[in-house]
Amino acid sequence: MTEIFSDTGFRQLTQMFSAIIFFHTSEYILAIAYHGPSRVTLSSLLITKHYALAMLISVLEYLIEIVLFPGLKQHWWISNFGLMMIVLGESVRKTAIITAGRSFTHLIKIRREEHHKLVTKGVYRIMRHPSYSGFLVWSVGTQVMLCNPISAIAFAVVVWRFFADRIPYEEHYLKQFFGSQYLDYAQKVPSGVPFVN
Ligand SMILES: C[S@@+](CC[C@H](N)C(=O)[O-])C[C@H]1O[C@@H](n2cnc3c(N)ncnc32)[C@H](O)[C@@H]1O
Repeated sequence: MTEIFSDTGFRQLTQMFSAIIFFHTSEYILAIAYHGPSRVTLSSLLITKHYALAMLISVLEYLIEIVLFPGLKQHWWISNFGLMMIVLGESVRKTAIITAGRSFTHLIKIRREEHHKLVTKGVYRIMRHPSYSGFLVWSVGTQVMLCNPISAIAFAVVVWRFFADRIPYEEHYLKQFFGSQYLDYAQKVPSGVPFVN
């Protein structure tokens, strides 16, 4: 049990909670900045029941493993690589939100609003779904940083599947809104999520 309160446990759990708090508060603040407080609800914190459960299970995995297999958490090059994934994923996602501005909404729009413009500049020139790609890297990074083998694989599979379903749905409406402009864009620029066209 003392391993939980060791330098390793303290550092990795502090990094985990800091990453989570920074991610969710910055999502909320940016949503308010671009859409105004009256149009933003607590759902912009992006904390769903399933997500909270997944994070809780990952912390349980960490606590069990640090007690039973403390050596597993001492692979610092893996843990530091995970920390780099967190920073990279967060940076890509927030760059996407700032680049898209008011066109970026947490809920997928099924009706076009007047201010909604197709964004193809900046990070959207490199990939069509930078915020999803960033979240995938960020979420798997949290588990790599904790040296959590089970949750790292589970997060990669579940988050990838979530975006593999969401992207065709979102693009169905983007094609309706922007027609050939979106089709041309989609032909030239990859999705940014591995194995999703
Ligand atoms: C949660 S945001 C995700 C945006 C994008 N998929 C990404 O990963 O950066 C979803 C909203 O962004 C809008 N959207 C997605 N790509 C866009 C683009 N290239 N230009 C303008 N709006 C876009 C969609 O219509 C949807 O309402």
